[in-house]
Amino acid sequence: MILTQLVAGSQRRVQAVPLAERMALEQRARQMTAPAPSFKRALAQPGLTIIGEVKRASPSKGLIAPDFDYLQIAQDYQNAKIDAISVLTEPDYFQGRLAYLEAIAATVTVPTLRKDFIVDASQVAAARVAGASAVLLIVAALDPDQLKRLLDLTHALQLDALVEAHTAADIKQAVAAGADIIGINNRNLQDFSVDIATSQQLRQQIPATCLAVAESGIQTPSQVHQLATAGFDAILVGETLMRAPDKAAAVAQLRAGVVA
Ligand SMILES: O=P(O)(O)OC[C@@H](O)[C@@H](O)c1c[nH]c2ccccc12
Repeated sequence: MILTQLVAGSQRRVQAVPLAERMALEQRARQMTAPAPSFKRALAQPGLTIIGEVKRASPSKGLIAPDFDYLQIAQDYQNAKIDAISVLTEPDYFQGRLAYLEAIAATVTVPTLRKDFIVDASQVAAARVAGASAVLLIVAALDPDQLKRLLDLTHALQLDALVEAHTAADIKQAVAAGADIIGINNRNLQDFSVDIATSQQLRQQIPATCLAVAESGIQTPSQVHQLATAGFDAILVGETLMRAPDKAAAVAQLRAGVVA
């Protein structure tokens, strides 16, 4: 399964860095006092909020943006009044880089999310040092202990975590670990098929104390309308916005779905 490969790649990259260096990075992150802009507060604003994603390629779609001016894209998202920006940092399948996130966080004022397959404390620390406001933690990629430890570290470093679930059992595990922002990924990790109904079906499993985010495959105003009606606080949109030549028009079109 693809997730297994992605997690293995992440583990390899982590192990390639000497332990002393990883510990030093965590130390550095712990010493940072100035908080990054709040991801959670940005998502909690009234109405359905939008996270735009900066993604060059993906395992299911291949190369999405051959002409990948990531700083311009992030700036366009911000000008389009997007609420937060997700930046892929996984290098092998998504052609991401931590350096993209670092440059984007230094350029925009909206909060940023590190989108990667996080399996180790040093990856959370690196996100903090790079200026991110939040990290993605995928329930299916972690055992319950790991999830709890990484989530605790995330909060200790003054970061938020978007905890990604695919099933009702994942949501239970996320809540048990202390998650306060839960994302439901509409993309099936075994076969890459996307079904927006996944979000709608699982929405009620997320407790009212958590923010709920619908992720993947969101293209049309009518889908946005369905997700807003289902009670989501935010949506995460990648490909649709990456392929749109006019980001402001594309964001406005999605927003039109909220009230439609
Ligand atoms: O491009 P889309 O279909 O709008 O999807 C965005 C985002 O949800 C997707 O990139 C994603 C969701 N969960 C992930 C985990 C890792 C990497 C990527 C993802």
